[in-house]
Amino acid sequence: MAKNFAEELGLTSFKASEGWLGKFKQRHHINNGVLSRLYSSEVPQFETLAITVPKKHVFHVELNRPKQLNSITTLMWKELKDCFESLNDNSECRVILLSARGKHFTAGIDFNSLMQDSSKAEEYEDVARKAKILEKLITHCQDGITSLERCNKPILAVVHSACVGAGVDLITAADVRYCTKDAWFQVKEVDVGLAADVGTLQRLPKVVGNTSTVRELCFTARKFDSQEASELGLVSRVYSDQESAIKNVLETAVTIASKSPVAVQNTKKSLVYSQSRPNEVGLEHIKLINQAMLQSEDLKKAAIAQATKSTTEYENL
Ligand SMILES: CC/C=C\C=C\CC(=O)SCCNC(=O)CCNC(=O)[C@H](O)C(C)(C)COP(=O)(O)OP(=O)(O)OC[C@H]1O[C@@H](n2cnc3c(N)ncnc32)[C@H](O)[C@@H]1OP(=O)(O)O
Repeated sequence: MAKNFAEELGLTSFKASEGWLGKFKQRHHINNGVLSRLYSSEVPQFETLAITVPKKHVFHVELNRPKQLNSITTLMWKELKDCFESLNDNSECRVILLSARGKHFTAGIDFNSLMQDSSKAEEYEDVARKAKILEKLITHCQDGITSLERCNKPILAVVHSACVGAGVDLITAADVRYCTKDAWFQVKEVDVGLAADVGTLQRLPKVVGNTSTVRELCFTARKFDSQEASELGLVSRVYSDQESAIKNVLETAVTIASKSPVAVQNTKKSLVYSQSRPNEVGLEHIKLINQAMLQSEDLKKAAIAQATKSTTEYENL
């Protein structure tokens, strides 16, 4: 079509090449034929993450350092935090799909970046001064991962191929996990001389509900495949390949996006808050939330839709 216009305008040198088309799509936020701007006033832009809006209210975050196997650098930790904070504040966004571009989901922390950052501690002689530098570094990494949990929008992760080290930390902070048949996982930290420190040891036992297998995986750093991940309950479903995984998980995302954002976001808040607290404390928390939220128009709309077997649209939150 672009070529036809160019011909009508007498622009004979214009070829509408693949390169031009790619840049045109990027400039105008077009992904798989879907115009992102149509659904979102603001799609945040990052260097290490690609954000698109494949369906109304569904934002897709992709780890985007494929040449470096999506290994996580200082910048990527920061951008993960900025991204999920920004999507938490973006009322157009109701649900997030998290996946990765390239051969692997992620090779974990980027060794070069880690070496560079931790070498800053060597400028000091004293243990307390060195420790303070490393405390800052670990907090920076933890914040990147915890931002997924702090974001009130459900995050559905789709893992393919290798998900190593920090990759496991990352996906255990997501709400729901899926993977492809070729996916494999590794709590790799002991192999690189570390006790995992950005979430796996806290979240994996709760996700899986089996401390014996979790401890074995963490002590041995043995790889486990998609079938074992599914049997453990780390992933909800295994798909043949990434394309079919994303297609199916998008349908789940669209279902979630069609529900009341008040109900969905407070459901996530309550689940996250209650996961490491006694039931009575979690019940008090949701009681306080719902004292206000039972007065929301969403409740009335949903009740009418249920009673009349019809569908309804909800205001953004
Ligand atoms: C404060 C601390 C916070 C967080 C801590 C997190 C801890 C961790 O994440 S521990 C886990 C660290 N990661 C690893 O140990 C993974 C190491 N890599 C691999 O095992 C493999 O590369 C692979 C991921 C299984 C992929 O294998 P394959 O497809 O065969 O590719 P390769 O040929 O091995 O690698 C290609 C290329 O990438 C480089 N590379 C791989 N991983 C990393 C990495 N994590 N950081 C930096 N670079 C990495 C690898 O060296 C190769 O480089 P070339 O220059 O092409 O040789």
